[in-house]
Amino acid sequence: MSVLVEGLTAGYGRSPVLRDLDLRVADGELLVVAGPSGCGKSTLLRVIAGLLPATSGRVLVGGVPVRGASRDRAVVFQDDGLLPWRSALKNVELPLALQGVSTVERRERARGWLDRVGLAGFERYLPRELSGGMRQRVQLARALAQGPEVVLMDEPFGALDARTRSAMQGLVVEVLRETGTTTIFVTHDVDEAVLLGDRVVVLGAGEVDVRREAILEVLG
Ligand SMILES: Nc1ncnc2c1ncn2[C@@H]1O[C@H](COP(=O)(O)OP(=O)(O)OP(=O)(O)O)[C@@H](O)[C@H]1O
Repeated sequence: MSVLVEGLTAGYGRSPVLRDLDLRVADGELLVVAGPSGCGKSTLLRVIAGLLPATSGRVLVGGVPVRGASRDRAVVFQDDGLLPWRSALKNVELPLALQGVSTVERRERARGWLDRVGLAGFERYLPRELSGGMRQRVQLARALAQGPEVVLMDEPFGALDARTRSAMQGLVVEVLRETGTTTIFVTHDVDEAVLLGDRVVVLGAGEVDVRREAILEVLG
């Protein structure tokens, strides 16, 4: 599904964080949003997720205005947000249960996604028994198991070591491309932005095509 942001102004108090922002993400595209700390990257994701209302302007997902959170948009945050008392499998199953998917089907889907992210055999582990990278993989499996049209990722690998991070980046590109999911990925890591993005938008500095070397100038 495409994501269209039109004249978006949003923030928390009287002075907006985002002002009159326009952005278009094509169906199946992986757009990276970069920019310095505090420029509003997370705020943008929250509005698209439907967790924060726009002050003015609008966001259309698949042509339909966003009015709140919805299962067609899954969010993956840096802090993993898993429920500590539920096993990996039960964490992945939870949104499916909330959707009313039958026990048998949701178990099968959750197992399939855990397998897909390389966690076969860890279904019964609790989050605290898993490494940071593994917890992020559970979170990714949970997001994708819902079959979202759009995945919103907010510095999901920020807390991981370089090797785990690089493995996760490979996994994300592979899985998201394969499923044709539209993805908006927030990072302030230049390498990550160039590696992952079909396009990179630098908030506050306009849009840059990653195939042009200009990206490094703008971000550096
Ligand atoms: N819940 C909140 N209440 C009030 N102000 C907030 C809230 N969340 C963020 N802000 C403010 O909004 C501005 C943008 O924050 P946001 O988290 O969107 O930036 P960011 O680009 O994602 O930064 P970072 O790269 O550091 O995560 C900041 O000045 C921040 O202090």
